[in-house]
Amino acid sequence: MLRWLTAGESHGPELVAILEGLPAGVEVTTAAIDEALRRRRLGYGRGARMKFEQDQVTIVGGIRHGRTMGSPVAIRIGNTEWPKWEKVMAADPVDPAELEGLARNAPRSRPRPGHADLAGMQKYGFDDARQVLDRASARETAARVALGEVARRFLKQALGVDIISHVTELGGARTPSEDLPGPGDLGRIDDDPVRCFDPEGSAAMVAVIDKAHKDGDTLGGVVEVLAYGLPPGLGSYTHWDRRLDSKLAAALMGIQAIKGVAVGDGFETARRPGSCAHDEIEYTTDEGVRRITNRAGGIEGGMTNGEILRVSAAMKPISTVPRALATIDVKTGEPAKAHHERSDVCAVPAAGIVAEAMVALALADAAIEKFGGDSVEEVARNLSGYLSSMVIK
Ligand SMILES: Cc1cc2nc3c(=O)[nH]c(=O)nc-3n(C[C@H](O)[C@H](O)[C@H](O)COP(=O)(O)O)c2cc1C
Ligand SMILES: C=C(O[C@@H]1CC(C(=O)O)=C[C@@H](OP(=O)(O)O)[C@H]1O)C(=O)O
Repeated sequence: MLRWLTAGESHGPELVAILEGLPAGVEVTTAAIDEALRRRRLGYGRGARMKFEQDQVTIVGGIRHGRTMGSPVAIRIGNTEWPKWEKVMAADPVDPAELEGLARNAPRSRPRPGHADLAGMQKYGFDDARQVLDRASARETAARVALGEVARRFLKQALGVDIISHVTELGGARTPSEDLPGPGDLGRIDDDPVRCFDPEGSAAMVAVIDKAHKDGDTLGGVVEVLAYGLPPGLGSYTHWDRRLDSKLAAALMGIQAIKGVAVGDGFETARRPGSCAHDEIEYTTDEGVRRITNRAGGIEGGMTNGEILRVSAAMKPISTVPRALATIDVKTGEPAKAHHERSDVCAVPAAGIVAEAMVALALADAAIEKFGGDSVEEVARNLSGYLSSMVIK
């Protein structure tokens, strides 16, 4: 079993991430995690904070001389903005005189519709949304991307799996093309301002972001994650919580602002007759057993079926809308405009990187469950034994 945990606030000193249960021998360095975090900061439409804040990575456990040791991997990601927040977010009590007049410390009493502010204040009994938003914030996704990079490397080194993502829809603008990008296209996708594989779709997406920015509005969209090279048989139909589709859906829905997950063609499949909804099976001497189409997105019966894994996540528009939405001031109960200082217009391209990380963690867990093994070599050996002993292949 692979377990992962994150801690830390958006404006705290650092985020902390732990990954437990990973085999020994996965090659991973601070530079590799830095690069993964750099990718998460990409994307046209992100706010000012992405420009001035840096992620400071320190690996504090589980890796020696560039290889995992089988012990828990622990990673710290320092917030370079911490000096500005040292008093406001201090763990220990602060003399009230030192907080006096600090604008950052002013209680946030005008909760933003769509953010965690109001429900969080009600649930935990806070009168200041700062206590909620600092943890609800998607700053936390930096910690998941760091762990996801370790999981991704395990999948590549032990199973030869590649995971990529791309933006298929943004603010209603869609990619006109049905072509799937392959692992070799990731550099090109990352170089695109909105991480769209199709230049025409990308131009339309950039235009809707520009318009939303001008209108004081925000946008959502859809990202697709693809995993290449998975063997059949990860996950199981035998019980609901062993199904891989259920685990992938939970992993993706657990990302801030994700409101829908589709496996393969998802809701579109529900609109088709059965004769056009499934993937017919054939045998070729070159490839063995295969599906003629991949509408199921590589999962049948909660198990991988050997085709490309294809899952999508739909992100709602950012809730900190510059043209602020109606709310109340919880101090008085009077109508007010929701709090707004700065925010992303759109973070769909970044959400794709987070989605890759969550898919990598869920798949690494499923692979460890299926193949066991305490080292990368042992997992690879177990995989090879499984593949060579399969009766139908
Ligand atoms: C990468 C990323 C960046 C985000 N940036 C912002 C932001 O700048 N402002 C904002 O209000 N919400 C942002 N969000 C969304 C909020 O974190 C999210 O809406 C909030 O935590 C409430 O959770 P919910 O939308 O799942 O209900 C972002 C989400 C992601 C995944
Ligand atoms: C800091 C990150 O994203 C933040 C996610 C976020 C939110 O409400 O989710 C709100 C914004 O923070 P702030 O309100 O301080 O400007 C984003 O910048 C990050 O992704 O590293």
